[in-house]
Amino acid sequence: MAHQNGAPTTNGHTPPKSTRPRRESHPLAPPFIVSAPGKTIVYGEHAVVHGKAAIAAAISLRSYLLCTTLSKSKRTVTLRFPDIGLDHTWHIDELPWGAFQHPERRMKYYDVVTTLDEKLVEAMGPCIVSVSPGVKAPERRKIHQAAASAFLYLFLSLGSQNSPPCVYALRSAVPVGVGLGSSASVSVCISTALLLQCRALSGPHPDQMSREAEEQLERINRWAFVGELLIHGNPSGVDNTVSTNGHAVLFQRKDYSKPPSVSILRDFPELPLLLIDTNQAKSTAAEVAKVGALHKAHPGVTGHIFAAMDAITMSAHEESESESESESEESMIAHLGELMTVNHALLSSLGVSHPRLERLRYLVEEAGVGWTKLTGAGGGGCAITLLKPSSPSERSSHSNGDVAHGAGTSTNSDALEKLERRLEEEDFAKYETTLGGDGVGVLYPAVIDGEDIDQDLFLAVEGREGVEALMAGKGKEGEGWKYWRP
Ligand SMILES: Nc1ncnc2c1ncn2[C@@H]1O[C@H](COP(=O)(O)OP(=O)(O)OP(=O)(O)O)[C@@H](O)[C@H]1O
Ligand SMILES: C[C@@](O)(CCO)CC(=O)[O-]
Repeated sequence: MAHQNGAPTTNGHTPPKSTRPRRESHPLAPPFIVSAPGKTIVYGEHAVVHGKAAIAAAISLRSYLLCTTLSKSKRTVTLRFPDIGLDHTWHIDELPWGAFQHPERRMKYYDVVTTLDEKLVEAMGPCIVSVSPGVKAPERRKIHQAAASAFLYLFLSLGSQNSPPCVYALRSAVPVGVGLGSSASVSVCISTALLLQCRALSGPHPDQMSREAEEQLERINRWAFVGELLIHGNPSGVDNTVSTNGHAVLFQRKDYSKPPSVSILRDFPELPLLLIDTNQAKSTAAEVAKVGALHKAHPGVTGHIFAAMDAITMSAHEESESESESESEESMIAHLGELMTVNHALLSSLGVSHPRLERLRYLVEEAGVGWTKLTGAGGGGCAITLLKPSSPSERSSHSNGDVAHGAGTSTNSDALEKLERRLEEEDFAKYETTLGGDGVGVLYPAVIDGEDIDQDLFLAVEGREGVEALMAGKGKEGEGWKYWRP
């Protein structure tokens, strides 16, 4: 990898002592791809914004960012984000470098940035207002501008006027804005790509020391949080943390000026989950703001609700870590399921449920197949259903009946099939995914099964399934992809 042996350096700053001296980069780096997973919050959304603990797990649906460096003479940087219909080019020399490079504001790649500099946001305003002038619908414009802002703030913070002209093309298998962390996976991809391009990361390579791999992930995660600040307004950081690290995480940020406390849960049980989309659009920023306003108006009441959610997360954590021989998998799942039911009720009391989510809960309840809660910001979006293990007799009569992934028990498959038909009739969508897995990954150069993945090929494949199929390749699954694995 071209950057791998080079030293991190950016913005003309002297790197800290621990970094190595800079070497000349390859004149025209080959195209490369960065990918990062979406997530599901299993317990504790919203409470986590207010300093309580949450558990989130990566899902197998991922975003992919193809970076194609252009020759120096081009002087442009382009975003091609077809999932949201965004295609925009800025001229590098017309970007507000003066503001971002001002000695009082200039950021270094190793800085811990926990808030946005309003002056810098203002300085890039004209470059954002000019994005998608033809798009009239304000909601669509917001989506475009959020993604463009996240990119541009990081590009201007980490790069310089000498940054390589480049086309950044993004395709994602994570549905946009349904609570599955699409913004976090995009922010992690952008952060990683820009840090790689300014040579502020080492690796990933298979024999990398654990501590060093951890440091790279930490750096990526910090800048991904900045991207989330631009998209969300007031993120806790749990989404970008699980997208960066993969697996599952127990996350808590008590003090926003300090790094959060994060435990990576590598052995989090592979729960048999259904992931259902209400097909009801929502905005994370709006739902978070709504809970914030309720908390301001009734701090005593909401404080107790957040504390109860914290207790739920910690009880689930203890249960999932328990090594008790006497406890069966059935009773562990029942314990975790009951906690989901209570967690949902508390979220509903904060005003972030939606009639479609309640309808879904009713249908699952009626089918008697499991426990359901909203996941992510709520107000629509997705819910997770933890499936009840079937009785031993049901299991033997439906030995091939597993619908969900993970633990080896299967729910009554007739009831499940009936439920799935009903959900389809009522316009709910189901996503096939598994929990856990790797965090951010890099394919450098962008070659799969001996074939160069150029922009035309990358942008031409159809839909989320097409992207996943292209990225997995035909050969050994995931061949060529490298991950930081502490
Ligand atoms: N495939 C994509 N291409 C470009 N931008 C995207 C893509 N997916 C998400 N985004 C950006 O992220 C925003 C969606 O973020 P939002 O937080 O509302 O939803 P989410 O991350 O899916 O849900 P949650 O935060 O509840 O998990 C979009 O408005 C867009 O700016
Ligand atoms: C609603 C929320 O808790 C989760 C969104 O996925 C917001 C956040 O933690 O940033």
